[in-house]
Amino acid sequence: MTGHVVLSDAARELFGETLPVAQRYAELLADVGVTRGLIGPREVPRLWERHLMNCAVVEELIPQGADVIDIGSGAGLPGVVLGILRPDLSVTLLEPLLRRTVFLQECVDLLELDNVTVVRGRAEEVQKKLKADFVTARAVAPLPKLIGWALPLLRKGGSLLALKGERAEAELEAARQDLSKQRPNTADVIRVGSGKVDPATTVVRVTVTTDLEAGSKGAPSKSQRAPGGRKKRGRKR
Ligand SMILES: C[S@@+](CC[C@H](N)C(=O)[O-])C[C@H]1O[C@@H](n2cnc3c(N)ncnc32)[C@H](O)[C@@H]1O
Repeated sequence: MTGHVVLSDAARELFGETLPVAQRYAELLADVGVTRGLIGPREVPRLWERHLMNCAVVEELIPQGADVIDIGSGAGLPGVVLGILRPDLSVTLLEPLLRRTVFLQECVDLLELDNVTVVRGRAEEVQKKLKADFVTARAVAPLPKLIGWALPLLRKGGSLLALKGERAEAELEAARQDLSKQRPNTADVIRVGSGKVDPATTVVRVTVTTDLEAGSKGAPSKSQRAPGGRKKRGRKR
């Protein structure tokens, strides 16, 4: 459990009134998240700094009311954190592995995240069914592969936000050729959360500048939701 963790002022400030929900999520990660092998036991002491806060600061790149698809959510990073912190967002957690979608759905239910939907699937297989303003991904795939998965999921003006390490600039340069074969786009590397997390979170942002193909739609259908998945409603507090 994370009961012994003394939270930093930065964590309190970052999560504000959503802190109790974030604390409950951290407890779930440290408890069943570890026993079910979704997160390593060595991550428990650094859950806040390295995982929750590192993901939370990405919210400053996402405007009010946006739809977000989190590719390869795993145990919910960054998707669950964004859903907790930003009830205005509509977040879809996209994850192929059943064991993980079961855990994600339990988190959504226990934390009462009515703005978060769990979808079991692979990014490359949902391109005709899901569309969003933002796609997030952390520790999922090398940039060229991620670009190929994410860009077809984005509406015009939407962005892939790929949380990357210190080599982000080099990764982006190496992926320029792959980017040139995709829908027209602009790409840059930005660091977010300076003064809140150390080091700041490095994000490769790729923004598409053309329209969607015809026939795509926003929200997942009922059949795409994980077992027990609920429709979006106003967030209960
Ligand atoms: C290393 S984990 C990272 C999980 C989480 N994003 C994090 O930062 O802790 C990678 C996740 O990507 C998922 N994944 C792998 N291939 C995928 C695909 N094609 N589409 C969607 N998710 C995928 C895996 O099942 C796994 O849960």
